[in-house]
Amino acid sequence: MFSNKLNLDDFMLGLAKRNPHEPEFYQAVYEVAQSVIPYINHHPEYIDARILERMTEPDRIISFRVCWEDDEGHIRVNRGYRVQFNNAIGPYKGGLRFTSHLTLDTLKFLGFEQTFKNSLTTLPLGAAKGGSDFNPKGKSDREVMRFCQSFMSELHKHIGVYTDIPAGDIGVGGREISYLFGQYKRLENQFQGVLTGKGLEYGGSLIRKEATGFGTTYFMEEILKEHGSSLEGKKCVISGSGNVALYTAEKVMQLGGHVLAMSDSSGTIHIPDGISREQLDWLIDLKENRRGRIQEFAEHFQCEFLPDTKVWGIPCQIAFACATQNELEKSDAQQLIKNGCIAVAEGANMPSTLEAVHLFKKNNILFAPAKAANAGGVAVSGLEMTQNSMRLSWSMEELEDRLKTIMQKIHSQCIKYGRGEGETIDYVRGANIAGFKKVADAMLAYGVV
Ligand SMILES: NC(=O)C1=CN([C@@H]2O[C@H](COP(=O)(O)OP(=O)(O)OC[C@H]3O[C@@H](n4cnc5c(N)ncnc54)[C@H](OP(=O)(O)O)[C@@H]3O)[C@@H](O)[C@H]2O)C=CC1
Ligand SMILES: O=C(O)CCC(=O)C(=O)O
Repeated sequence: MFSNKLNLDDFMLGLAKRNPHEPEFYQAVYEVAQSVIPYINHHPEYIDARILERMTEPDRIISFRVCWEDDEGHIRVNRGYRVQFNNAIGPYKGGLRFTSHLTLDTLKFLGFEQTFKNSLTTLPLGAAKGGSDFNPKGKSDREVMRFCQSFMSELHKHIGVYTDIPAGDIGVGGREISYLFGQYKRLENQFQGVLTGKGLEYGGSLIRKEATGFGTTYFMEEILKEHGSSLEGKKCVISGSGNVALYTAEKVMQLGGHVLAMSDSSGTIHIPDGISREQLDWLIDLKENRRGRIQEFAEHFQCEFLPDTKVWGIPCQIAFACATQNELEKSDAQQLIKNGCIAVAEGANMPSTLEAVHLFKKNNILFAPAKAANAGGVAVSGLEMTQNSMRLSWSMEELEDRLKTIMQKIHSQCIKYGRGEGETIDYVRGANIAGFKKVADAMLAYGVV
């Protein structure tokens, strides 16, 4: 019909015009567009149906006021969001983020990334992301409860087991999911698996908490295996000390790696011989229950604490970026490469800047992009949904097996679409094209909707 080839610069210019002042969304789309446009240009059906234009426009953006009362009796006002990005291959699915200064830009980039990630899991999951500029840090449990109840009082109108199933993300862990689920149940008078990451007593799944970090590590192990190596004996650094980072550390250690450094937003701890199991348990308790700062670890175990410093300067062979977006910049990448790092995995969403990714590629660093490497979390959320529908709970072994198999399948898809000339594998291109194809084909099948 029309079939004019897509041009990356023109496409991005149009995107920037439609979405002004949204640098993170622009960055996420650019990374995908540079991989998929050459592929799309060999498939005129995608061009004619304007699939990429449609995939970069969220289905719906919901924004609402969240009013709650703090412990001093003052009224507080926050803003809540849900960006329902794409439901071509399943109900909307993705986390909620509670952090100060949360913007729609961030949520659009996360929802867009989720579209490709959820497609890669092989499960029927659409994509969404949401959250609020409410920061649970420093708030009492009762304040967090009142906020979550107010947030859900609006959100419940827009979600449902066949519509949209939120989960946790930065600032939203087991405590927040429990308050949100309790309020949904009260408002709807229905016990449904409408959130994932629930407590085990009320519909949660074993290993959901560990899934993102475990999955990221399995994915790295697959990459290393493909290149004749393994994690055994490798020196690793992991940014962050939240949900993803802690369970990345656990699995790295189980697979024989040494975790030399971890961090939070105030600085880095350096343990030259590697964190021990006892130290990791202490850190998990500090972060999950006592909600403390990582500096307390250094004080307790008498190790080095580097204030306001990232982990990337500690010499390592493998780096796991598990904290937040754009935390690994060009200068960090240069430092990693100079110190002999051979592989980088993104446990967080878009933690590396475009310049950093470019440097990794140029220097033949094995690079595992977020949408493939951290898909284990949402995959086990998908398995939680399956268990809820069946009114059954699978065992730890069964779930770990399924998670490992999913990560292996994602790896195979990356190879299928990412193999270049010779034996090189571009995992970014592979993940983007494989994730794109399934969603695009479903959209084509629906016609113009
Ligand atoms: N939870 C999940 O299942 C999944 C999460 N992700 C992604 O993984 C990343 C981490 O999420 P999660 O572990 O759940 O979140 P958490 O809130 O549990 O932990 C976040 C960690 O990152 C640190 N951090 C946050 N901002 C910064 C910053 N600007 N500089 C340095 N460190 C920072 C936090 O430190 P501090 O406490 O000091 O702020 C904390 O240690 C996010 O990108 C998220 O979207 C991806 C897939 C699934
Ligand atoms: O488990 C989920 O639904 C979402 C996990 C998530 O937010 C992510 O993959 O970034």
